[in-house]
Amino acid sequence: MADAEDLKRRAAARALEYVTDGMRLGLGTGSTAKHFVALLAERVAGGLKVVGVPTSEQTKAQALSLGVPLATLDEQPELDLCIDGADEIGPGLALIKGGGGALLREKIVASAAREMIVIADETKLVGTLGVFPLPIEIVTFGVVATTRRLESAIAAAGCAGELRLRHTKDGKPFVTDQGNVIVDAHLGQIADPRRLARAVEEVAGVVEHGLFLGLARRAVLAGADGIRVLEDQTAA
Ligand SMILES: O=C[C@H](O)[C@H](O)[C@H](O)COP(=O)(O)O
Repeated sequence: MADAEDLKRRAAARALEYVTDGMRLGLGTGSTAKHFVALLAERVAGGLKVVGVPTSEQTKAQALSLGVPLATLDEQPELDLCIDGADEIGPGLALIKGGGGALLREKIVASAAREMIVIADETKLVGTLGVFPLPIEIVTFGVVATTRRLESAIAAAGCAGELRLRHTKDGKPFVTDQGNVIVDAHLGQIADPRRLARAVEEVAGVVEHGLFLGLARRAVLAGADGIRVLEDQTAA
């Protein structure tokens, strides 16, 4: 039976079929996106001409080490395709992202792309979002006050749960590539993702959250029985 890494690699390989010569690509972050970048590098070595815009310092380092040509988003502000992983994929291809802390740059890059394809093993597909804690990126000024305001806003949006500041393994607050911190909202379920997104966005100090709504057009999911491609034509 295929292990999880093998399934992630298969989803990444299938998504590579959507990449054509000359494309400007958003390169996602995380263990699944890492497989995609590695497979893309093989194609680049074979002559494929693309330019990638990485969504994190981690992906940038990997792509550079493998010889994938890169640009900044300022150099390439319009992208053809963004390929990235997700922590949960819900109805309408609504996503929770940011388990690896890269949600802010990921959302900016995905928004700059004409199309986003999410790649994952099929365990990421859920009926209702929210078992995976929702990452919320906030500025370092006033973390306690912002977290309290977030608790109230989240409750008013019909969700309940505990908010925890994310820490690294050595006990320090996790700092994002943009110098912010992340609060993980352990909600269990998110009945109305749009309502929650609006409520979170209204809290001062919030930079971005990990709900990606209306962004992904396709999900390439790998499971023991093969690959499934889900499509949502309503995505931007
Ligand atoms: O910040 C991290 C990203 O949103 C990842 O795309 C997400 O956490 C999925 O990562 P993985 O492919 O490792 O499960």
